[in-house]
Amino acid sequence: MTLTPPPLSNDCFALPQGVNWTPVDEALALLRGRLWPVTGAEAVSLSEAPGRVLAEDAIALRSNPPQPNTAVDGYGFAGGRSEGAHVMPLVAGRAAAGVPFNGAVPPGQAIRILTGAALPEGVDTVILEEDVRTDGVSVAFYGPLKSGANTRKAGEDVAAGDVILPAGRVLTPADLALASATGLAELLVRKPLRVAVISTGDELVEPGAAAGLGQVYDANRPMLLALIQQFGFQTVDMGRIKDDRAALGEALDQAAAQADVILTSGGASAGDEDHVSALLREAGAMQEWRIALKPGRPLALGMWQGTPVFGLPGNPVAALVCTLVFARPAMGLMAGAGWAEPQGFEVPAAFAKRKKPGRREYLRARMRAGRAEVFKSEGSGRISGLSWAEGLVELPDGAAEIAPGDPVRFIPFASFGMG
Ligand SMILES: Nc1nc2c(c(=O)[nH]1)N[C@H]1C(S)=C(S)[C@@H](COP(=O)(O)OP(=O)(O)OC[C@H]3O[C@@H](n4cnc5c(N)ncnc54)[C@H](O)[C@@H]3O)O[C@H]1N2
Ligand code: MOO
Repeated sequence: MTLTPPPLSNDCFALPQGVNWTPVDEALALLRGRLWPVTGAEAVSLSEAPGRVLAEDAIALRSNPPQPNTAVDGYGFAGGRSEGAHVMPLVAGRAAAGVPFNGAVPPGQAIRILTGAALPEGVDTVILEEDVRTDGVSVAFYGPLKSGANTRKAGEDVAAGDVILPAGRVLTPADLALASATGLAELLVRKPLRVAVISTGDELVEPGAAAGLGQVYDANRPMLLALIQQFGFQTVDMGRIKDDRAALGEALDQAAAQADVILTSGGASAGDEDHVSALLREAGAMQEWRIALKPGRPLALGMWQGTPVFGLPGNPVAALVCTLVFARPAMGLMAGAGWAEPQGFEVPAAFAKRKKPGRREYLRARMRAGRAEVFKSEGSGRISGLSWAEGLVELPDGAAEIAPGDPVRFIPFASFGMG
């Protein structure tokens, strides 16, 4: 399989004409329809495979089990046995896992057999050793015992030629067991999606540096870089860029050369210092997505030299919500893993809230005593609330009046791929 994905189109992020506020679901459907995998493929050994995205269906080379074998330690013979006492002479020798018995077991005779051993010719049934008495010459036991008892059929788990794992699968440790058992030593996986992160703003300083009046420490970059790692992508840290169009343009050039996707934070809305949106607009491939969403209204989406840019809002809460809700499924698609729908759960609310119609809202939330609590403030700069939360409550686009005990949709952070 050769994987040379076509480039994304420059009008990737075009919005329908005349729409003022795009509902979240429409925005997601647009992204889903316009993006596709952009990463190439490489073969890796199983030890390098966990967390990688399978590039093509994996096919079993060998059946599991490869041949009929015994599931227990005991005595093997042919056919079932009726109710009552049975005595069978033992053939000399035994069958063990990896050390097969090479002869045939004649009808009416039995052989010592150990768990995992291939069934010798003339054996299709095994009696558990705990259920027999033996003097080393014969075995005695009581029936009934069904024909085939305590054995495993060849291919009862997986048959050679079966698709064991579909393309797009993010490989788990269990998948490695399956691949190995069915004869695969290497898997064709996608190259990791490379995601560049840029923080923008004159006010930002690096953690650990002295911060003067009006300055704030860069909170978004450490969060976004860690998040991208948890999503299984490769990070490209582009640092902080001042509110200077030339410097930002240069950083975007460098990011586009090194990454498949660029995440910026800050400067996404349309103010004087909102250079991300201004630059993308100048490049002619920018859309200000005014999404009917709180938090995270201004999302600047554009193409910079063929590389998609997610211009996230600067407020850390909005930056995280936009990343989880929009950037993550979009990046999953580009990484070859398909579009991930976060799994939510209907749970009773532990809070009261009245919301107007017209936009989707995400509240920082956590489950306690079976009910969803929400953070005391909805302020989009309240970073402590992100840390406090263990997920988000999603309130629908329409009006909602929520009383304690009413059902609400809780989406754990883990469902968004965040640990
Ligand atoms: N006139 C309007 N003003 C604003 C609107 C609006 O609709 N009309 N929307 C507000 C909303 S909502 C948000 S969110 C912000 C988003 O704007 P920007 O993306 O242009 O973000 P900035 O103005 O650059 O920053 C906003 C805020 O976030 C702080 N910030 C930025 N980056 C970081 C970082 N890496 N670490 C920590 N904090 C960061 C920044 O200092 C600002 O306080 O716009 C509202 N305004
Ligand atoms: O996008 Mo803003 O977060 O709603 O403050």
